Amino acid sequence: MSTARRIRCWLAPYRVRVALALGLTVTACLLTLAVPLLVRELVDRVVIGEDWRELPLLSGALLLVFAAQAGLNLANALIVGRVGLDVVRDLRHGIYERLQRLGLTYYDRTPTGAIISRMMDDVGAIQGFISGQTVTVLTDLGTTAAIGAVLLWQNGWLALVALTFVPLYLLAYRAFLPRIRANSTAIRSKMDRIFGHLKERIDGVQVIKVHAREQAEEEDFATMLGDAHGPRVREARLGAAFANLSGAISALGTASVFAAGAFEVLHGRMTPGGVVAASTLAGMLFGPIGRLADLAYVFEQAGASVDRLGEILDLRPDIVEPAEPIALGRVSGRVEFDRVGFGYAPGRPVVWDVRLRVEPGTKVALVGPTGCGKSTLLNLLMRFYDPTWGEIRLDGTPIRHVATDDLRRQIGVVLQDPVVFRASLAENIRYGNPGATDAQVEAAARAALVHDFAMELPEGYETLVGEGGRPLSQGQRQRLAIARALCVDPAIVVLDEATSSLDTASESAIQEALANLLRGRTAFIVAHRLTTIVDADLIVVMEGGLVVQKGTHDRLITEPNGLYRRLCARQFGLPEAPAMSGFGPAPARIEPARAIAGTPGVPASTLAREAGPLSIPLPDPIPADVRA
Ligand SMILES: Nc1ncnc2c1ncn2[C@@H]1O[C@H](COP(=O)(O)OP(=O)(O)OP(=O)(O)O)[C@@H](O)[C@H]1O
Repeated sequence: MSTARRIRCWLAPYRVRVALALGLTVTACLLTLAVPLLVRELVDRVVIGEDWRELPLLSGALLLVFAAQAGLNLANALIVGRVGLDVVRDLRHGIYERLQRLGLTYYDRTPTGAIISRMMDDVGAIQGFISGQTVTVLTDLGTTAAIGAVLLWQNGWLALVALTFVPLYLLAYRAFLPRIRANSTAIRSKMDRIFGHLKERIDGVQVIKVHAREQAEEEDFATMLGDAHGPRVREARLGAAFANLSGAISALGTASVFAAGAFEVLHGRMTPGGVVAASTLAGMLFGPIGRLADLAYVFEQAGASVDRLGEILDLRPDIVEPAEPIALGRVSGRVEFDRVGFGYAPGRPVVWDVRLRVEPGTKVALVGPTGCGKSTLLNLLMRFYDPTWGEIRLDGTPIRHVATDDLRRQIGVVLQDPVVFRASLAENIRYGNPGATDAQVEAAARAALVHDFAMELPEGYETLVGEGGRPLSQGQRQRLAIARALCVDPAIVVLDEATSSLDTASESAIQEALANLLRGRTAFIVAHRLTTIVDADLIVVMEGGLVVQKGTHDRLITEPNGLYRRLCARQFGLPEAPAMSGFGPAPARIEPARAIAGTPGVPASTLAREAGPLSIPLPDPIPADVRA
């Protein structure tokens, strides 16, 4: 879509106000036309004809015209300024709405800085253009035509002299505008980098301080600013050169009309007043044309922003909502992966032919080396992406046929890095279920072991948490995320490394909260620490995007050639014996895993003594929930 067409679409809801502003400006323009006529009368009758009686009337009329123009311009500025603000609000809203609807694929490939810079910087540029210029463009075009007509009516020869300068403007446009647009686009993409860098560095401020990199960061940022400064300076130069060139053309045009008029007076074909009027008209003609030149400059600058915003607004979500969605109601939680394959990039699958049937209430653990596709499988279940082939069904219904809102309402998610929004604790808990009553929030909080620490906060559940609010520990944040999931009361729970960044003390509380969340629900658990999943009903072992083993811990641990057994051995701190890596039986090496699995209450120190150094800290004594 062209830039002008896009701006027309954005202005469409405000067409009445834009028309009113246009009307006011046209009236102001018509009044402007009266000025040279009044000046002509003043010169010819009062100055040359020395008829001073006409002076009060003519100068009063001039004053009235100027006052009316000022009033009209003020009203116009108020209307157009408001329209500009309204369009900006609509745009930001439209972009945010689009961002909410877009799938993860968009976020995978778009740097955060590019999104923030569009939302703030580009929208701001458009506001400047719409508030200051849009109506002016249209009225200036009208004014130019009207003044040209009056000039032609007054004196065809002088009109011709004036109009010969118009092609010069066109040449200047052609020379400058593409460079202005290219420069503006370059500035915007540099701003993307600056915004992205800023966000990343603010998020990572702790890492910067830990490594004492403040000075280096300052220098990096200065380099980036310098990088964006060059195009900005070039832009200012281009703008100044363009404005001055068009100003020079205007001055030359007005002077030429005046010279041609003087020539006419000398030959007795015009009165001096007529020349003054014609020169004033010529000046008024070149005024709007010159402004149009300036506008073209601003238009090209804003045009780069319009195009960049258009890129987002034109995007369609890659997850297509079904035309006639099947309503799920409350599901029991039976999940089937039927020959599912998927790749983030075409032709590069990361999960292959996954077949899995999970009965309601089953706890399924996904384990395997890093990058084997565990999280991807969960992303597919939540329909963040659609499988390239195969089908996922929930209670027998293919999830492609279910509205994504409906599907995701069935799933509670707890991730490794819990997100806490800047809001009260209660609002954070009811985020996924805004209609939850206070009693439901408290019940979820109690089950997630949030209630006790909520009671210690100054305003209990109403305490502001998140950015700028009450800081929460990692364990508290994690329990808050569990409470949020509980408040939705989902049929299915997804835990992706939910306990991996916690110390053992926090972990036991989290494990208790998680046990409450998992009770009676189908659960998919990704965990690198195998101690946390040994009691799963089904352990799915993946490697290279394939499911290579399935079964309970007890069964898998006895499979001599199994990857699971090797993972256990490696994780519990044992050197891998040749027999292990060669898939041979190595029961002695598995001993610690067996001990963990089968000996609840054994102090970790004893285990460590027997098994050698453990790579993972174990709770001491070992809690019951690591029993097989
Ligand atoms: N958004 C993405 N875009 C492109 N490739 C991705 C994306 N997410 C993951 N991948 C790639 O897909 C493969 C599987 O990743 P996935 O996160 O599913 O593995 P994982 O088993 O969960 O790993 P980990 O245990 O380290 O979290 C990896 O090669 C990874 O680099």
